[in-house]
Amino acid sequence: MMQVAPDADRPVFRTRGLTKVYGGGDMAEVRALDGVDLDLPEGEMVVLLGPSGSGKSTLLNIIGGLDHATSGQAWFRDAELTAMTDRQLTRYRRDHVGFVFQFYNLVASLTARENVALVTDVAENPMDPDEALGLVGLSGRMDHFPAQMSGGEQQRVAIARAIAKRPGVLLCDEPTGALDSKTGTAVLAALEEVNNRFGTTTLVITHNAGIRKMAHRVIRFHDGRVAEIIENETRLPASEIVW
Ligand SMILES: Nc1ncnc2c1ncn2[C@@H]1O[C@H](COP(=O)(O)OP(=O)(O)OP(=O)(O)O)[C@@H](O)[C@H]1O
Repeated sequence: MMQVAPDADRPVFRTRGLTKVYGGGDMAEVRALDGVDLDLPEGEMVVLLGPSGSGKSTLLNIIGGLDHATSGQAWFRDAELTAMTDRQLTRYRRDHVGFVFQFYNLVASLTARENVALVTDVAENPMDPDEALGLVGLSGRMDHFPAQMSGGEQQRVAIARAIAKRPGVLLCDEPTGALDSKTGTAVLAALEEVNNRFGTTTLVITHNAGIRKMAHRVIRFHDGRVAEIIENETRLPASEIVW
């Protein structure tokens, strides 16, 4: 299988002084992000670690076009996200971003295939839902309803749905947060497969520190700042990750 190598010279995301402040006035001010400078190369698997409240989700939401910064700048490739209107951000999300959250948000009355088709029906150059489900190892579950699947299988349907529109980036907030190590491994294998096959830049927020071993790059947050960045010289395959 051909793998797409990360391209260190072309950041997919770049932030400068990115800051998000909540509250103020009568409320206590929270600096959820406090001047974050980051360059994330195209094609990498990136793991974001850090204590609860350190700003991981806030960063993901801003670079995913779900939230606005208070100050500073963020770019997706050449496009400045922090200069976009809500309408432009909606379009950016639709065209370029796949999201995976801790809870799968599948439609209970639709089969796995139909859940994925909800997205492929409106995307510009989508995969066939069967292909997307095959990539996450669910060829045998396409006609199952969410209630007939395990948590790990439901999360893999959510990943198939996120990747079926062939997004440039896949942003995952605690994708294994509700899963045990065994079912979580299959979810990680699905993310690894997508990253290897398509070179889709993949950001994974997690509290499971073992997951760091499958990353190209590990970013540790503390108090709204980047505390540490580690580039892994060797990576473990998803099948060997345990927590
Ligand atoms: N809508 C909001 N209003 C006020 N404060 C908020 C809001 N969203 C987040 N915060 C605060 O911003 C800080 C950063 O939150 P964030 O969710 O980014 O952290 P996190 O690292 O993702 O945490 P966790 O690991 O618990 O998900 C926290 O102190 C949080 O309480």
